[in-house]
Amino acid sequence: MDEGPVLELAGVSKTFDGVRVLHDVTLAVRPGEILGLIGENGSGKSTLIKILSGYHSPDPGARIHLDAAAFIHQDLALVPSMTVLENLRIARFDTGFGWRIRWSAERARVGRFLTQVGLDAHPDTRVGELSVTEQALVAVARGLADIEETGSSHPLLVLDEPTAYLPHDGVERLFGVLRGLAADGAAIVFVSHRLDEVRELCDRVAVLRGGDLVATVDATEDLLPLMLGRPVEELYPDTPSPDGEALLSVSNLSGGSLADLSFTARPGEIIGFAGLPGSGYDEVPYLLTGARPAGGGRIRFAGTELPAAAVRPRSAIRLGMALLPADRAQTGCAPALTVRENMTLPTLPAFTRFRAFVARRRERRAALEQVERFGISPRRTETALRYLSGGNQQKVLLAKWMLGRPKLLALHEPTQGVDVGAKREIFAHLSDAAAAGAVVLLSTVEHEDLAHLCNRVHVFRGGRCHRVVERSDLTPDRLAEAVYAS
Ligand SMILES: Nc1ncnc2c1ncn2[C@@H]1O[C@H](COP(=O)(O)OP(=O)(O)OP(=O)(O)O)[C@@H](O)[C@H]1O
Repeated sequence: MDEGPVLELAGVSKTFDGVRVLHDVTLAVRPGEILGLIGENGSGKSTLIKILSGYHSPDPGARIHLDAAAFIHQDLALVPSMTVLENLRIARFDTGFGWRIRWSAERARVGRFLTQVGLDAHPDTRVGELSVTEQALVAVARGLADIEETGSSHPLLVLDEPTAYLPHDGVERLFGVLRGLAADGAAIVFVSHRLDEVRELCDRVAVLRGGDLVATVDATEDLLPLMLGRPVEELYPDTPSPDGEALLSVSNLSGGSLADLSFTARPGEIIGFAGLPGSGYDEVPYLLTGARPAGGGRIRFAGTELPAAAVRPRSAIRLGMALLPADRAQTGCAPALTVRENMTLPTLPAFTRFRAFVARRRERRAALEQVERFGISPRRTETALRYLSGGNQQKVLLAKWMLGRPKLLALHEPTQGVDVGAKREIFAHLSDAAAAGAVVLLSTVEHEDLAHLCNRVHVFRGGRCHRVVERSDLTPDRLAEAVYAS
């Protein structure tokens, strides 16, 4: 058996509009190897992967040897309304005599891939009925099926932040499957901002910094300083001390998977919401700001009381509420607009003269100040948002809401896809907003972040808040225990 590298890159560079974002990357991955790919936001990880997948062409002079690869992105790109079989075999059904699809052969083939990823699901099950972990495994199975189609005996699987939406046991299950595939000879590239996971799963780690591959090291090395290229600073700010009367009172809020939630929040409080997928913890930011219709309940906010069902996104903004959704691509931003336009969208009236003309210079100055404050790269306001890396887009969206000095910030996975440096900046901004008297509501699966940032955390199960963990008891382990204990 040929044990040469499954993937070999030499001299891979990429220039966008005269700006070089990848410089002369040389890298090899052998069969059976799990390689981590890490780097700060904008360091070039996605660009490199898009070159491998053929989406971008590299600058002239690059050499790329790659047999057959499957790419599994964070959003998995599955069709939930279709069956597992259809998702795996769409457009390549085996047809027998007379172009009839040979269903039994198809089911047997799909069953083989499901077994390979340890998934005990019937090929006719709709993907939408599976858990998020099972869906991730279906995506891996589809990758294997696609590779087999090419006849390649050396599969390469590239996974780009695949664990973002997975619960803890789901991550373990996925890692078990990946280790098994590597033991059978697959090569795996694992891209993630979660360095603990990279350390746990990978053999070697390639580190990108500013488009340069600065190191390829054993996963046991100290990865963070290598990635940052500067000393590591404390990630979490001090938790602010709340003060005064309640700014927000929520009674019997329900909607989506959430039922009957009541709580109050004082100015300066950072309140966390945690739970397993479907438990309702992630409904709160959307229901409170009218992004999803509430089924019932009342909200009192900054002296205004109204039924939760009456809140609309526009009225929420007027009241001083801001929502940072997790689904940045679909709902959070306008990718074709510039950084400046995205940033000043909710506060545009503040930049208009005579209610008609936009005071461009003032608008530009405000946008540039935010670009500097949030350390957004590139430090330009006139670039279309879609050309920024994922983490930098997230910083633009937070900067946009902070421009309006909201009294309530409702956030869902605000640091998803964000590197540790940017995470630190985002946390500092949240803490500043709280110190200035805002209420910050944070729904996330990142227990470590919740434990360090919040005054208290509401833990959900089956749509209801079943426990509130107060600051004095808040540790990542206690939270995990409250979330996972049955
Ligand atoms: N199509 C494009 N046109 C212009 N610039 C681009 C384009 N795609 C990416 N860039 C720039 O290339 C650089 C690298 O971006 P890339 O998305 O590869 O970073 P990344 O390491 O994946 O970051 P993140 O962790 O935030 O996803 C960034 O400065 C980005 O703005």
